[in-house]
Amino acid sequence: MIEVRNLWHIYEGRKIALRDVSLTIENEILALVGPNGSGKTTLAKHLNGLLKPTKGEIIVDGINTKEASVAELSRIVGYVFQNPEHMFFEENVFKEVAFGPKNLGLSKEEIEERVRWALKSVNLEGYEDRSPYSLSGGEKQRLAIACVLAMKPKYLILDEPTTGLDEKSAESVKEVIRKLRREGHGIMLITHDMELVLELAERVVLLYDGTKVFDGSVDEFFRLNLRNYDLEKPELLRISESLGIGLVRSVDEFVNSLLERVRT
Ligand SMILES: Nc1ncnc2c1ncn2[C@@H]1O[C@H](COP(=O)(O)OP(=O)(O)OP(=O)(O)O)[C@@H](O)[C@H]1O
Repeated sequence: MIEVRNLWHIYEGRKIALRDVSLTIENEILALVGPNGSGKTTLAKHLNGLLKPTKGEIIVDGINTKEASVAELSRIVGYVFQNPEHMFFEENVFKEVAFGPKNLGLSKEEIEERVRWALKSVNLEGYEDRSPYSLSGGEKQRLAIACVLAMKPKYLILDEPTTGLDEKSAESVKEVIRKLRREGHGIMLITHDMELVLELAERVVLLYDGTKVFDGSVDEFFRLNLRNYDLEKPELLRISESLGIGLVRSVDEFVNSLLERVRT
């Protein structure tokens, strides 16, 4: 479990980015949402020690982030940044994924095993010799996830994992996220995309101006007046609500609910 206890973060220049935020993250898909500048990235960077609290503390599986290095913490909490292609620098996919495990000082066999396993987890088997830059948007995102997975972290932070991807690529990334969740990872999705929240999240934390203003189920979240927080409800939900159908997570669910209504 990751525990964030009464976290304050004040940047130099005195910008208060987080005000007394507390939350816990377990093995679940937690969506961290909020408008631009609300503090999402600042909060996420605390979870693997990239930032240290001005006040308060973060306990990651019993370890206080103040007392651990980023290298130690990133074995527990992997961070996949937005626009991951900026992070690639190796000539092929195999080497890209092997970079992290190599730095851990693992044996050649172990490195190879981890690379094969990580690529299999994100459905990129057979891509070992490809240049990272030759991959499609969705494949690049999955490669970035593989690079982080190769460190075998228990928790994953995914920053806008589907932004800028076409539907098919976004679906392949979502599929990987669902699979990782089934395998027992705790996942924090940082996103502006309310459709993604509707489809994937199990819980939602909403930040507004550095304050946690909501922490609860997806159902409760979408009952908030999101416009108050500069967010918009997904279209699917707006339509289903106007027809008096409750929360639906996908077009399939929507159609099934409609058919059920027609039948009864
Ligand atoms: N290095 C920094 N120095 C000073 N202020 C910063 C720094 N990084 C972020 N901030 C400020 O802290 C606040 C929170 O920023 P943060 O990046 O955490 O928000 P965010 O919710 O992730 O935004 P976005 O959705 O635009 O990525 C903003 O007002 C931002 O300008």
